[in-house]
Amino acid sequence: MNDPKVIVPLDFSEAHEALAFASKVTPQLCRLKVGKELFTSAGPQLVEQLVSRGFDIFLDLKFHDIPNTVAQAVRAAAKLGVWMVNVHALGGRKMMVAAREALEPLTHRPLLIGVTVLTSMDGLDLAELGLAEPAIQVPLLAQLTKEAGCDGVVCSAQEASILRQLCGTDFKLVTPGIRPAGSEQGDQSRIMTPEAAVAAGSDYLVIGRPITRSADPVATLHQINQSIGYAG
Ligand SMILES: O=C(O)c1cc(=O)[nH]c(=O)n1[C@@H]1O[C@H](COP(=O)(O)O)[C@@H](O)[C@H]1O
Repeated sequence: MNDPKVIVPLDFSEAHEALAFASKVTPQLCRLKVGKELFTSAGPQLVEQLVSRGFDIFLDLKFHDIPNTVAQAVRAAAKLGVWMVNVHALGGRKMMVAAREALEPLTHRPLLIGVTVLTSMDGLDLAELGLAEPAIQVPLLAQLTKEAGCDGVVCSAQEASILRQLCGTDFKLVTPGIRPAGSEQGDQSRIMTPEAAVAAGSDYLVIGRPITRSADPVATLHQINQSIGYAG
């Protein structure tokens, strides 16, 4: 079955760069993510174009606002035909419930995912905000996300095994901060290799710069797929 685990973020500033990348890969090889940079510059039209090429699109706009605003935003995202959409779990239970309820009546319902703690953050960053260390804060937010009826969370792969135990097998674990051995860490804090992330229970691996900035992105994607036992 074609069920790629790798989600490649199209972290480009221009639509033509995103479309050029999409032309080199297939929906069997990877899923694609449109985030804040590309969406702000290229807009919903580009998302629809990528959907029409058959890709599963993760619209990563990390909505975080009052319940009514977020509910309307996720509904607008669903109309674009995306496969996955996310909100910040720190928006709270009422916000996440409103988002879930807004999607419920739709025939095409994207997966609704709560971002727990950004993978760029460590315990010190969280302490400055008055929050607990990742090992405590992430499970707390994951549990809240599950209680609100969302489909899963964004977390780091370092928390995947505990969340798998806590939230069950159907709860989707989407893990950025993936770094194949030897690749640059960049601004990520809580990192793991693709193989270790899958072993820890990640459902989807968001892997950006190690692929998009490699000399041969498609070859790198193939290597990563192979390393996690996915033939594509
Ligand atoms: O929601 C996300 O996708 C996300 C959440 C998070 O906690 N950390 C995180 O890095 N991301 C996204 O995942 C991607 C990671 O990219 P690389 O660091 O280049 O692999 C970026 O597009 C981030 O916006």
